[in-house]
Amino acid sequence: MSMDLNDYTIIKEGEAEILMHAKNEVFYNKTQVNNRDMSIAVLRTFISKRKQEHEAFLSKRTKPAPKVSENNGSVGDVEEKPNELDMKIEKSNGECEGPEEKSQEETCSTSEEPIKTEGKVRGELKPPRVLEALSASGLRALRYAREVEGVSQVVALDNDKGAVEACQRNIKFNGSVACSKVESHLADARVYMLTHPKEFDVVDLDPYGSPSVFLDSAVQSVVDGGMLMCTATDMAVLCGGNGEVCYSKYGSYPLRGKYCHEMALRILLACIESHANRYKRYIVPVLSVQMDFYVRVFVRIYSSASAMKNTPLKLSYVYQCTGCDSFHLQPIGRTVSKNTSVRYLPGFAPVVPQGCSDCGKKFNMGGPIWSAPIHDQEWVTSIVADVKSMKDRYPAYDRISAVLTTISEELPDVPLFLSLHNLCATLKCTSPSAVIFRSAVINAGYRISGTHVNPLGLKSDAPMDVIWDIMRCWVKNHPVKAQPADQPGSVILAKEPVLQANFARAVASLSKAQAKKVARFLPNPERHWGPKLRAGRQITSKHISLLGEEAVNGCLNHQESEHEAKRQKTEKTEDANASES
Ligand SMILES: C[S@@+](CC[C@H](N)C(=O)[O-])C[C@H]1O[C@@H](n2cnc3c(N)ncnc32)[C@H](O)[C@@H]1O
Ligand SMILES: [Zn+2]
Repeated sequence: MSMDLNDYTIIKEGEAEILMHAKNEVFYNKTQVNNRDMSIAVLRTFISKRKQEHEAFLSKRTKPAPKVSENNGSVGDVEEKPNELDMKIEKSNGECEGPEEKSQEETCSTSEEPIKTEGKVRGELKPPRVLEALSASGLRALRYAREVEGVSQVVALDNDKGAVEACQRNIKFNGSVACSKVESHLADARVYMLTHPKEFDVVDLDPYGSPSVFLDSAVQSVVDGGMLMCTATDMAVLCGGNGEVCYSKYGSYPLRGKYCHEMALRILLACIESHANRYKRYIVPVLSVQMDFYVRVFVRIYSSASAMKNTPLKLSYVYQCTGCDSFHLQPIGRTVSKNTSVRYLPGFAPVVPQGCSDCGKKFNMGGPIWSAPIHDQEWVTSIVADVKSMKDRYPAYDRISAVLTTISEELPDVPLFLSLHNLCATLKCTSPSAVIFRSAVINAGYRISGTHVNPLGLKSDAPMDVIWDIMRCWVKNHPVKAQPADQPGSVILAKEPVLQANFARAVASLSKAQAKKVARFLPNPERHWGPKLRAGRQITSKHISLLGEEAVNGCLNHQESEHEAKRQKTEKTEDANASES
């Protein structure tokens, strides 16, 4: 293959370098450095956790097996930690036997090679294999191979010939480690994943827009206890711009609340769980991030027909009041325990009356969303520690450490959040400072935290009537102008508070970020920091849902002004030609 290096520029990110053709035919988005850095951090932690789990498994196997307790996994419950008991023995045909069929003592990970010693299975942990299913230039695959210790192989796929050629060129350009670990194939990722079931310890999906068409095959390609990393950039769809499109792609209705970005994460998780369930599998989220213009989730996948029964306990519909900011979760399922047996039943409904008990207006219903925890805080702590211990190996260190630290401070068992600004907008009152509001919530006996998706968002386990009582007490000291009686704010304020709010500053009222004076939300490093189109396509008004109105208008204006400049130039030339002739 002959190539003129002058046609290329070299792009370096982390330890990988890629050759970018002057015509830029293959997709590359610099802004996704945050996404790639975050994924490298999670991959490093995955490898070390997997090793610890394996060691614990080997040492426990010599002891008597503990009893497995059923966890109903309902909202507010701490997520069941799958351990070695969840891992299955691989049958000769590659299928997993469920816990009903195998004794707990015999279980082990499918990514291990089962070796029989003295009638017992001994597992040897194989180094992890990664599938980058939608790889474009291969930058991400190359970074995994070159930067993450312990990765044995990265398979990079793309269905675009130009992308695969670029990827193969880039593998060579990155030297011997890359050549020995990374392989690139021209393939439809869906077909490849379906024909490689339970083969990869990590599957990474980073599509244009929605990952929905890849999920069914991706959940089947991950080994038991392995990880699926998945990006979705179709935020307009996931955030309620086109509710019906979201329903058709993800099986959930989005709502347009301030919490819509967190809801997007929870819709994606619910969708992955639903695909996993089709194959007697279930997910355990370890980290769920909304950054820049996309959401990205990191979930482990396990097989267990019995654990799968808990899925309805981890999903809820959301009732969002159309008049005020109140929202309520409606769990899909519940359990009833009697002695040692557990019965699985549909959730009690409805959790709300026909009209909002705060303002009297109707509810919109969204979901179902994943309402169990979206992060594993123990994982988050390990990831943060790992990132901080090798700052200079993360080009996007400032950004990812800020996001991860904010995530580590989120209340893990409180889905969605309130916006103090919205509460005040409903009542048309001045806003208490976040510290004062947090204090009132804490003094009333509830918990409150920030959220990484919105600097003004507040997560709290206080019920909506307590929140409104706090605001009623605030308004008593900060009166508002009279409003028409039928306004939601007027209806709320017409009621006397049951709770007398105490606004005295509570010790824990400062967010940890404020207390440590650390920036948690960093501005974008440059203009047009956003998603990119498919390689080789021109931006038009059709791309608003992918890129956002501002970026598209900016680009169209730019295209128009370029077009206008060209037109003027042509006219001038024509005029000049005319006057010359
Ligand atoms: C957003 S880009 C991937 C970017 C890359 N992961 C990175 O970090 O730079 C999406 C890629 O998926 C490829 N693609 C789209 N549909 C595919 C399919 N069905 N099978 C394989 N590749 C596909 C496209 O050609 C494109 O190169
Ligand atoms: Zn209401």
